[in-house]
Amino acid sequence: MPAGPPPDTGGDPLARERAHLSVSRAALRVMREETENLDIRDVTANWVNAAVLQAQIEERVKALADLADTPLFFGRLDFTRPPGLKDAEGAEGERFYIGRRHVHDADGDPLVIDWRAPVSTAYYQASRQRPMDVGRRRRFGYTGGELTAYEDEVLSGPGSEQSDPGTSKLLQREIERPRVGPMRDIVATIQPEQDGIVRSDLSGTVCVQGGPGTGKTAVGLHRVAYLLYAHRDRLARTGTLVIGPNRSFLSYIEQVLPALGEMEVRQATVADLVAVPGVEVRGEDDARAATVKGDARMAEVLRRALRAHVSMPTEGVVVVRGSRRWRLAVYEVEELVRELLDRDMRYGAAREALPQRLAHAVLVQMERAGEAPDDRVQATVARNAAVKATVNAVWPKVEPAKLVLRLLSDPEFLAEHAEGLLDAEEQAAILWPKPARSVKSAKWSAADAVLVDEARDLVERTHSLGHVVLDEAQDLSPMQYRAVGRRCSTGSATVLGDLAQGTTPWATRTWAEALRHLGKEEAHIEELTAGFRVPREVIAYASKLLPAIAPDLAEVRSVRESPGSLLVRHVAEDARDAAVLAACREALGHEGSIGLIAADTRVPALASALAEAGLAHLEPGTETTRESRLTLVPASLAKGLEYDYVVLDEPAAVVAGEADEPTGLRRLYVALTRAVSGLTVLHAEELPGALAAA
Ligand SMILES: Nc1ncnc2c1ncn2[C@@H]1O[C@H](COP(=O)(O)OP(=O)(O)OP(=O)(O)O)[C@@H](O)[C@H]1O
Repeated sequence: MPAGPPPDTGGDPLARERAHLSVSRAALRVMREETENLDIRDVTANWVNAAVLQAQIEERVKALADLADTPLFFGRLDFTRPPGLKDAEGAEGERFYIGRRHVHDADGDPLVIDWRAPVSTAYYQASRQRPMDVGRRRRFGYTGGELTAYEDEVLSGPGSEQSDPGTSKLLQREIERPRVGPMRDIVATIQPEQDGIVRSDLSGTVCVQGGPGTGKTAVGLHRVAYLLYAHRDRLARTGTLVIGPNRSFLSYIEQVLPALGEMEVRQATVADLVAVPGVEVRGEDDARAATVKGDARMAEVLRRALRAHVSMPTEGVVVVRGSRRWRLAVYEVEELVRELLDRDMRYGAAREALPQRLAHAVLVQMERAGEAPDDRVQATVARNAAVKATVNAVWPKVEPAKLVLRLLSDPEFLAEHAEGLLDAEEQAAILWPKPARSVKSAKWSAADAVLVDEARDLVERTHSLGHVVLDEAQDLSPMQYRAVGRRCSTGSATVLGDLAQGTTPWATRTWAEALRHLGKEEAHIEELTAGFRVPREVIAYASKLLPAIAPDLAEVRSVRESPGSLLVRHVAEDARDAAVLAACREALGHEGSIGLIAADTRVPALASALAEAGLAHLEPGTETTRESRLTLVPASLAKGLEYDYVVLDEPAAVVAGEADEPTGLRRLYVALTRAVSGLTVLHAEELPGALAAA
């Protein structure tokens, strides 16, 4: 059975597409009802299985919901010949509707194909140069859940020469659709260069360099959804994780995966990952201390400090059993300790192995003496008090947080283990001004918590997940990359970032170096060059900063012309706040979200000014609604976010808010690239860097 309606031989194509939509919706309803009515008593009498099954069924019922405002399908492929059966999800037809999920009719024939199915690849990848057996590609446009438009591209056969793809109007409309609420998915319009990354294989790590608004975040999230589809069982076992820079960003992206039917993906910041009870982050480092603490050399300092706890025995072991005494000489114990030290084992695992090794050596003596001890005897000897005492003396238990506490509190201990790694100035920079008395009372900083995580991993191997997506990666320190890397040591990663947007003193300089710290040197690096968010005029303005902040990077190629989208105005200092309010009011005259971005230090004053003017505002991380559309964004939290209209307050203050000028200019570059439809820059001071040149 062909999957869709008969070929277009006349009549109103839109009406026929709508008919297919109704049929598909009805079929989805039936699928849902069938799932709801599944009587699991027929399947299992075991209550544990029943509970698990019931939960799975409920998940499936949820997944089969027909959401009124999410189109069931968004595209159609007409193949010139049936694609290989293997790829066709069992369909023999030549026409496929592509949507968010698979829908089939009563006979099991597909009405809508999941966007992640192999046959859907052509929807995203086929071009006139490489038609992939596609004659026509149709994209659908919806207005409020109604199918209202379509756009055709003839990729092969008659008419293909005249068909000029250009920038799809539907794509343009989709990008410019006013933003309310959290980030939305892009399944309907994933572009070929993005799709290549989304569908790349689970086994390899991909690193994506892309300028502002090139879709890195979107691509990372769609890749997770794709991998979960293609490797569902494996990833259900091993787990997936999305890492973002802060809570506001995570709340902004949190709806994308559930909207794609994926409810089980954990989202966290690096700070969340390394958090442990008892090590409460209450302190802050200055830039110098944080930089040294984040340096990869710290891993070696920790390793040395930990191994220094192992000492060679000064006496042998005497095990008394009944009337007999068994002795291990000092040199025998030493040999066993050295053997464990030479092996690539975690400290804790080696500590657990040592009593067994000692017991085994005792057993060998027993056998030599004609006894026939079994495994139980070995276990008993391993628990013997003398053996335990030896283990505690030569391989003592180490608490990771205490180890770090000592390094940061005790100059001599630090000097001993940092020798040849950190110079005196670096050591002085990381020592706490006031030594801490206990783990509980110490004022741990974010960088300290990462050190504790490293120490923990040296003691006990960190659990690795199947796949990790790391967004805004350019801001991570080498030690943070290591923390992320051990969480995917046996899995793979998608690393997303933009070297021009690095705003930490330790920001990544090259991806090769970052990947080395992550432990994924073999990763391939991809580049996204087309910009979807920022209109051409605005990106050209922001890109004036590139020679100063990232000379090797090219300007993003915006897919959208939007004349009049940029307004830069000089105002007198005493008129600045009033001008900001006026710009916000004007922006509120448009549909969609508005971000007022300002230096962190300017935020309190602007918050009061907004309140006095009766303009309600939100904080980043709070969802915009049709009623509440204005967010006051401290520049330090703007990364990764976007608004239909942005008002940028005093660029010079944004730059001055950072430790040095290059970092300040990068922060400004981030702030300048958040707008989808319009950017208004208001300044009383001189514009920073290359923006000053007219
Ligand atoms: N193929 C696409 N179709 C429609 N919209 C897209 C597409 N790719 C990206 N976008 C939209 O462009 C905007 C920017 O995407 P995204 O936030 O993923 O970019 P980014 O590269 O992570 O940006 P930044 O570097 O600023 O964090 C989002 O609104 C996203 O939905």
